[in-house]
Amino acid sequence: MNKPKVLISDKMDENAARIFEERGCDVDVITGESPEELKARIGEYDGLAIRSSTKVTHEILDAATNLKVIGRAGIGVDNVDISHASAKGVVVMNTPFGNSITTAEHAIAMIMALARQIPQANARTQNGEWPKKDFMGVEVTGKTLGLIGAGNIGGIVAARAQGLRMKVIAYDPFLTEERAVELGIEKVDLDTLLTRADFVSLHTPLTDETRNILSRERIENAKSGIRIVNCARGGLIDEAALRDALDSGQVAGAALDVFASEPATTSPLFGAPNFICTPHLGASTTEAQVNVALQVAEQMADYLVNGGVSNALNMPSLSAEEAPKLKPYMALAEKLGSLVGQLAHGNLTKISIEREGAAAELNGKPITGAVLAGFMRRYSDTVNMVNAPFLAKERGLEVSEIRHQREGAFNTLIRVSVETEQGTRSVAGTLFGNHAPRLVEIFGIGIEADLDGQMLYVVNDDKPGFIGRIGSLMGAHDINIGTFNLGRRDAGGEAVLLLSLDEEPGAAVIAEAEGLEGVQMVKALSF
Ligand SMILES: NC(=O)c1ccc[n+]([C@@H]2O[C@H](COP(=O)([O-])OP(=O)(O)OC[C@H]3O[C@@H](n4cnc5c(N)ncnc54)[C@H](O)[C@@H]3O)[C@@H](O)[C@H]2O)c1
Ligand SMILES: O=C(O)[C@H](O)COP(=O)(O)O
Repeated sequence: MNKPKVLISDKMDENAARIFEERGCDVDVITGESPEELKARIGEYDGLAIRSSTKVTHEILDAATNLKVIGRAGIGVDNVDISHASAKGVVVMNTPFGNSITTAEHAIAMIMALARQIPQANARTQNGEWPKKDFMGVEVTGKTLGLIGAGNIGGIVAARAQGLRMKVIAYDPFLTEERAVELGIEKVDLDTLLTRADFVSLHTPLTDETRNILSRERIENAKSGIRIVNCARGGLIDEAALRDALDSGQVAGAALDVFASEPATTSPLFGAPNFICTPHLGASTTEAQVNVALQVAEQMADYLVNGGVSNALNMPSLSAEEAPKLKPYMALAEKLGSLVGQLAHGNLTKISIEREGAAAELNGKPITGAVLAGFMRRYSDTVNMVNAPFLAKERGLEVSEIRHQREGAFNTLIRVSVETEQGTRSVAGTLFGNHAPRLVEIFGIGIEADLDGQMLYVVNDDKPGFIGRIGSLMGAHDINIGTFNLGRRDAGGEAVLLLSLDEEPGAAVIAEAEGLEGVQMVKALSF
């Protein structure tokens, strides 16, 4: 088997390349390329490891014909078109905690630098001015810090600020009262926060709700002399309005690590005496970069080599320990989904996935994903476990998952049912020896078959002589039969036949089979 190939396209700690190699991937480190260069190259790779510089756009994803996973060595993924990645079946993962402490420390450093104007004083002192009388700072002790966003980084900033004896309040619609109590912070609405805070620090992602959250109006109505820190994302603040407020003194100082447009080589804020900034350095410490590089490489290699999924934003988690155990179940689930998708007619709007026995004890999400991947192949041949749930949703397919505690005739079983115009149609399968997927029921008829390669499904009257007739037909067309599996509803009633064939039966063979005495239907299947 070829080794998975990974491209590291942003500057990353060298541990990332080492881990990829140790875990069985080939890795290229090519940073600083233009979007055109990346587009020309990306088709070769199974994995793409990035930070915030590489923009993984719709166009790049369309060119990424082999790509299976994008790993963000860091937190923010606003530089990745996640919805298109999902549609293309590419997993997007990040490292949600590796640089949180570092970034929180940067926010605290910004607060202190603002309070004492350290960068400005430093620049003028080194300029030989000794400007002692020009710098009068403020203490942070006893001041109120307002956090906009109190997740991982906001929570760490809160604890550090409390150590500096600041009072911390927060606006975060998703912050529970319990978590606020745990953090020792007061939960308030945004207007209250802006009228009470002496310092504001932003720690939200950039979303439709948070874009411009510090708008001109909010900045104008905030407490006079407020100081603003943004180490989260550019785009959270109206930069032109902030400049006006810095000039008027409404805002006493602002410290930005991130800008609406990066790299920010120009900005309306540049040159304001009470403005300081850093070039998106929030995560730039040795410790954080080692953390995120190691973590992203481990996660991506786990996925590419073993199928383990962690910290994915568009797929349920599957630990590296679970992955080998789930692998045969996912193979079974995909085959059952594919079988039902190939056999059921019409517009199908409901699918249910039942697990019983040992299968009921497993992580069900990957199994559902695999059933949907198999099933959705009736609509698209580029479907996989990542995009199948999205495509299913897009088509309005209602998916239900049922776990049965009971154990039936098989110690582990997955059943997939769809609602058709003719009623519910279901197929079920088990694992033989805990690893070999085997079909055990088709539309209510017990049968035992491997679902593999080219197959022929025949529904016929259970009458003597039929097996000979179908065997002769295949022989006449020089098609070798690999396996021959039979089942029937009851003696003399409806019977099913599943043949595995060494080659695909063409339309003429199917038509002839349909013409055989006693045949109700014939369908070529492929797995
Ligand atoms: N400057 C840097 O180098 C750097 C480094 C790391 C992270 N970041 C950025 O920092 C931000 C926060 O990271 P995190 O790890 O704390 O993320 P997180 O997901 O743990 O926390 C984000 C918080 O924002 C809250 N939130 C969401 N929508 C909100 C809204 N409309 N109003 C108020 N709060 C809202 C969420 O409830 C959550 O608690 C991210 O944007 C991340 O990309 C920047
Ligand atoms: O979201 C993040 O993790 C930070 O913005 C860090 O970005 P960087 O990896 O480009 O420094």
